[in-house]
Amino acid sequence: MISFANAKINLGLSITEKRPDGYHNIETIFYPVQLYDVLEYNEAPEFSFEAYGIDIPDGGDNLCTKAYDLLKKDFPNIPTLSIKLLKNIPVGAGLGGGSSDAAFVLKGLNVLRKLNLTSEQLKSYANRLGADCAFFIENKPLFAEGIGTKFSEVKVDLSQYFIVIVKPEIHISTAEAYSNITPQIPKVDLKRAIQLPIQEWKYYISNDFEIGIFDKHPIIQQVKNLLYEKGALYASMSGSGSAVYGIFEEKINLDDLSHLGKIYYPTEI
Ligand SMILES: C[C@](O)(CO)[C@H](O)COP(=O)(O)OP(=O)(O)OC[C@H]1O[C@@H](n2ccc(N)nc2=O)[C@H](O)[C@@H]1O
Ligand SMILES: Nc1ncnc2c1ncn2[C@@H]1O[C@H](COP(=O)(O)OP(=O)(O)OP(=O)(O)O)[C@@H](O)[C@H]1O
Repeated sequence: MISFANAKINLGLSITEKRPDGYHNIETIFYPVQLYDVLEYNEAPEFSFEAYGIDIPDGGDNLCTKAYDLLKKDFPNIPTLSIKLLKNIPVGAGLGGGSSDAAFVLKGLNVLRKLNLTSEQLKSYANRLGADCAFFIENKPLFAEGIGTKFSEVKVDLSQYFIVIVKPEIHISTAEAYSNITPQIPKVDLKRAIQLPIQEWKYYISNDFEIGIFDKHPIIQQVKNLLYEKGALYASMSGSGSAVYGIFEEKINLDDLSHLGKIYYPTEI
C-alpha cells in the first residue's frame, strides 16, 4: 500500500497564551498543500523503517515508527510492517511534514487492517504524536484553537490560485520558536478576516512567529518581501518557519530566487 502525505501551511497564526503544561494556545487556519512525502507499507517478518530523500532521524525517533508503535500497543494483531518513506517535504520548515507522515501511517493502518477507527479516535492517537498531527486526519482547511487540535469549519478555497513555497536553508526548532514568544490577545478575528478578499489579507492576517524569526534570520523576511515584489496577493511564513509561501493569481516561475532557498510548486498528483 502507498500513501501520499501532504504538507500544510498556516493562514494566520496567533499565539494567545502560555499554558501551565508548557504548550501554547494558538489560533490558526491549517490549509493542506499538494507537496508530498510518499509512504510505502509492506508486510514483513520484522518491523523496519527506512527513509530516502531528505535526511531525517530514523529508528525509534521517527514519527512513522512512533505512530506504528502506538497502534501496535492497542492492536497487537496488526502485522509487522516494513515502512519506506520518501521524504520530500522539507524539515524544520513549518510545513508539518513529520506530523503528516505520522497521521498517514495511522490512517494507512486503519484502512489496511480494517481497524474501523473513527476520525475522532484517529485524532486522539494523533494528539499523542504532536500538535500538528490531528489536522492531517481530516486534512481539509480548518480553523484550529487550543494547542492547535480543537477544530472548527472554515470556508477558504485557494484552488484557483497558485501557491509557491520558498524554504531557506535554515532549520527552525518549533520548541525554540515558541520559547521566544510573548503571547498576546489576537487583534483580529481570523475566521472573519479570512472571508475578506485575498488582496486584503495582508493588512489583517499575520503570523506571530514572524517578528522574532525575522529578527534572527533577516533572509526569511527578505524572501517574504520578494514574494510580494513578484506579485503575491498574500505572503507569509508558515508555522514556526522557515518556509515562506506566496499565493499568486497566476502561475509564476520563481527559480531566480533559488539562491535564497529551495523553491516548491505544490501540484495535484
Ligand atoms: C507551529 C505549528 O506548526 C503551527 O501549526 C504547531 O503549533 C507546531 O506543532 P508541532 O510541530 O506538531 O508541535 P509538537 O511536536 O507537538 O511540539 C513541539 C514543541 O513546540 C511547543 N509547542 C507546540 C505546539 C503548541 N501549541 N505550543 C507549544 O508550545 C512545545 O514546546 C513542544 O514541546
Ligand atoms: N517522518 C519525519 N519527517 C520529518 N521530521 C521528522 C519525522 N519524524 C521525526 N521527525 C523530527 O521532527 C522534527 C520536525 O519535523 P517537521 O517536518 O514535522 O517539522 P516542521 O517543519 O517544523 O513542521 P511543524 O513545526 O509545522 O510541525 C524534525 O526536525 C525531525 O527531528
